[in-house]
Amino acid sequence: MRGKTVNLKSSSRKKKKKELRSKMKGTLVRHLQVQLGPNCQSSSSSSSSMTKPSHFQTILESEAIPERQQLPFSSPRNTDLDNTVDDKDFILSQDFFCTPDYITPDNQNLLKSFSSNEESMPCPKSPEKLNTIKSKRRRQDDFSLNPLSPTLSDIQEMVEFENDDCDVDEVKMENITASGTKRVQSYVSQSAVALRCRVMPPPCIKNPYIKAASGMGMDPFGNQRSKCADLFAATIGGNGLSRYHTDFHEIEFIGSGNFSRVLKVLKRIDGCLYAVKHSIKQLHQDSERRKALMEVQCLGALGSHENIVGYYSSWFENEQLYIQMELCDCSLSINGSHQLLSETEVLEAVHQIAKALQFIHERGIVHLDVKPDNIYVKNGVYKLGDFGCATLIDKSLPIEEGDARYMPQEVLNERYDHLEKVDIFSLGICMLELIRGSSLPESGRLNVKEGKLPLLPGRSLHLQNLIKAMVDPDPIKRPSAKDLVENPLFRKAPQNART
Ligand SMILES: Nc1ncnc2c1ncn2[C@@H]1O[C@H](COP(=O)(O)OP(=O)(O)OP(=O)(O)O)[C@@H](O)[C@H]1O
Ligand SMILES: [Mg+2]
Repeated sequence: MRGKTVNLKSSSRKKKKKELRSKMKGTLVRHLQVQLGPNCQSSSSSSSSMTKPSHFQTILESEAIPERQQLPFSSPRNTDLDNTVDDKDFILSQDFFCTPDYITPDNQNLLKSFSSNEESMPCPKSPEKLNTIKSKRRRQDDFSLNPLSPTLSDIQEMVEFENDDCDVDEVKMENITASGTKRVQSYVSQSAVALRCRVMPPPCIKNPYIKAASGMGMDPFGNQRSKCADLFAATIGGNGLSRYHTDFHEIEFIGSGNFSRVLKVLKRIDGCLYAVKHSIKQLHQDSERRKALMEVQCLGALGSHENIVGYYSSWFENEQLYIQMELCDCSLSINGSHQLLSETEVLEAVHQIAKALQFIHERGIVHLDVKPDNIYVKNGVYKLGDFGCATLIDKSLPIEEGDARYMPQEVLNERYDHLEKVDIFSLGICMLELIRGSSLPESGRLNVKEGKLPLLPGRSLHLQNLIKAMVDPDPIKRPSAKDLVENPLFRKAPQNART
C-alpha cells in the first residue's frame, strides 16, 4: 500500500484526486475497523436513514471523540490492537492527508480556480495516533531517506562542508528498533521540510518569448495565468527560509555586473558546480520583478545551444531573482586577467558567437548587450551569456539597449528597425577589441560608429573588411548572423580552439 501511495503522489494529483478520495474513504474505514472493531461500520450504516451523512463524514465526526480511552470498546481486545495493527495494510489518515505533498497552501488562488467544482475537503486530524512500533518504523523508513532527495538513502555518502554558512535547524530523529532500543538515525532539515510544505508556489506566468504558435487555446492555464501574475512569490526567503542555502553550497564569488552578483556554487543534491546569479537590488515592485524575469523567460524559451550559457532554474528569494546557470571558466572581458587571444582564437570565438546569434535571431530574439564581458568560455567553447537586455525582434516587447559603448548609432538615436543587426554591430566591436587586445578609446568608438575603422597593422585585408562590414553605420549593409556563420574566413578557424 505504501508503494502505491508513493506512485500516486508522483502522478497527476488533480486527475487522481477523486479516485484517491474514494480510496481514502475505504482506507479510513478499514483503519477505523481495525481500531474500533467491526461494530463501527454497522453503527454508522444504521444512521443512513436519517440525514444520510456519508461514511466519510461519519468517520470525521467520530474525531470528536478525543482519545482512545473514551471509546466504548477499550476492551482487552484493544490491548492487542497494536500488534494486529502491524499486520494491517492501511494508511494512517494523518500520514495520508498531512504529508507535505498533500498540504494545499492557503490563498492558492490558481489551484482553487482550477478545482472550483470539487468539494473542499479539510485536512482531518487523525482519529488517534498510534504510537506503535510499526508506525515509528514507517517514519524511520521515511526519514532514512535524504529529505532533499527521496531517492537517496542514508547509505549513500553525504558530503559535509566545514563552515557551511547554511543556517539550518536540525532535528534529530529518534528511531526505535524492533528490539525497542533507541538510536539516533538521521537528521532532517526543518528548513527543507518547511520549504516543501509551507512556501506558496509561485504563479504561472505567460512567457512572452514563446510565440503563440502553440496558442493560448492549447495552453492548459489559459488566461488564468495573466490573472494571477502578481509575483507574490518574491516574498520567499523573507522568513529566513532560503532555497539558495538549502539547495546550494556557496564556494566563491565570481563576478558582478551593474545589476547582478554571480557566485560559484555546488548543488547539494547532484554534487555539480553551477553559477548562480542574483540581482543586487531587492526588487520591491512587481514591475521590477517582471522586468528581471524577462532574462529567465528568454533563456527558458531559447532552450539549449552549445554557444549559449546553459540555464537550469530560477526563483525569487528575499525579493531578489536567482538564476542557476551553467558554470563557465571565465569571460572574454578585455580588462580581465586572462591571456590575449590569438587571431585564430578570435576568429573561432566570433564564429561561435555568430552561431549563437543565428540561433536566437531565428527564434525572433535579439540579445542587445553583446560585449566581451558577456562572452564566456568553457573548455574552449565560447558562450553568449547575460540575456538581461534580450527582447523580441518584432519590437513587441520593451527595448532596453545594453552597454552604450557597443551600440550602433541608430540605436542611440532610438531607431530600432533592424534590431538583429544591432547584435552584429556589437559583435564587430568585440572582434575589433579582441584583435587589438584592448578596449577602444572613446574617440575611437565615435569614429567606428561613423564608419571610420582604425587600421589593424599585420592583419589580413579579409579580416579588416569583415569587421568593417559588421560595424557599417547602415544596418542593412551589415551581414546577418547566418552570413557570418557561413563566411569562408571562419573556415580557417579550428573547431573548438582552446584558449
Ligand atoms: N555562467 C557564468 N559562469 C561564469 N561566470 C559568470 C557566469 N555568468 C556571469 N559570470 C560572471 O559574472 C559577471 C557578471 O555577470 P552578468 O554579466 O550576467 O551580470 P550583469 O549585472 O547582468 O552584467 P551587466 O552589467 O553586463 O548587465 C560576468 O562578467 C562574468 O564574469
Ligand atoms: Mg554582463
